[in-house]
Amino acid sequence: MPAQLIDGNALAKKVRLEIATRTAILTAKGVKPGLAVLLVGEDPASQVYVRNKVKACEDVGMHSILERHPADLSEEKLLKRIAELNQDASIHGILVQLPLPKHIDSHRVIEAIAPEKDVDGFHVANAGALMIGAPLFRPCTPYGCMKMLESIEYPTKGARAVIVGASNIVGKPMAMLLLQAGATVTICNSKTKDLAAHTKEADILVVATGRPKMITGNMVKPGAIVIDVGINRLPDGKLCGDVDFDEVKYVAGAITPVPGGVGPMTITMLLLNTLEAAERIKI
Ligand SMILES: Nc1nc(=O)c2c([nH]1)NC[C@@H]1CN(c3ccc(C(=O)N[C@@H](CCC(=O)O)C(=O)O)cc3)C=[N+]21
Repeated sequence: MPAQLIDGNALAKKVRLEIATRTAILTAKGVKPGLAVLLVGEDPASQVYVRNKVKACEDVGMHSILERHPADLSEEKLLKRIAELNQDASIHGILVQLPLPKHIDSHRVIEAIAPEKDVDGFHVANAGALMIGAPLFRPCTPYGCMKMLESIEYPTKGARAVIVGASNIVGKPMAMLLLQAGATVTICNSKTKDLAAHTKEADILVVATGRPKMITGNMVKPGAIVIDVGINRLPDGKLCGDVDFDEVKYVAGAITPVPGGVGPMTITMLLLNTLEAAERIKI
């Protein structure tokens, strides 16, 4: 395979070792980093993700609590629980698994999390801080993508970066991080005309659309770095990304796989954000 494979599992393992060391040091000083994960409803994929997050905490020596609430939990009760966790000194990070059931206003819920415990980085205060170049928490998925670029020592300054997908949780914060790293950034969305004309210009191509295998080999500049944020389950049960890996691997200079790419790094950056939240506590 000509393209270099950016192995998310291997990089995650390396970063988690550093996190485990810092966690042990902080714990010895009397602050054990703690993450609360709140899940509302029984979505099977979400069940798997939240279990993975809590297990990842245990593996690096952090405290974690996983709360499963029934799908019909009222918004009021959820807000009340968040208010309690905001006051809980053993909890430094609060993650409410998205998506939430339709009767709950997820914007209101995210805004109820204390910004200094918002380890997802989704609160408007944190989105704003990121936008002015003074982030408190970088959203985990874009942060993980930046770590992957760093791992191959890719020179982002002056590079042309194209992001496909303009969501608040991936595309927009990704653009801010790349901009801050000196890249020239284009954000494409579902209305973009002649998408391939944009993607073919990219030195760094980040794809987060939720459309399986939509980026084909002829849409990629030879030698480009391709980061695939998509995690799609195919009818046969297999996972695939938003990039047609089997084609693009012959065009790209480096590429992330799915699974084993951005996903494990997302969880790792959640751990790092939780650790940093705990390290900010004055002792
Ligand atoms: N408040 C909130 N924060 C999130 O960060 C958040 C969320 N809600 N809702 C759902 C999405 C999804 N997400 C994933 C993270 C890691 C993998 C991951 O590690 N995936 C493995 C494969 C796992 C499998 O086999 O299913 C991989 O790509 O190798 C997947 C998905 C975080 N999310």
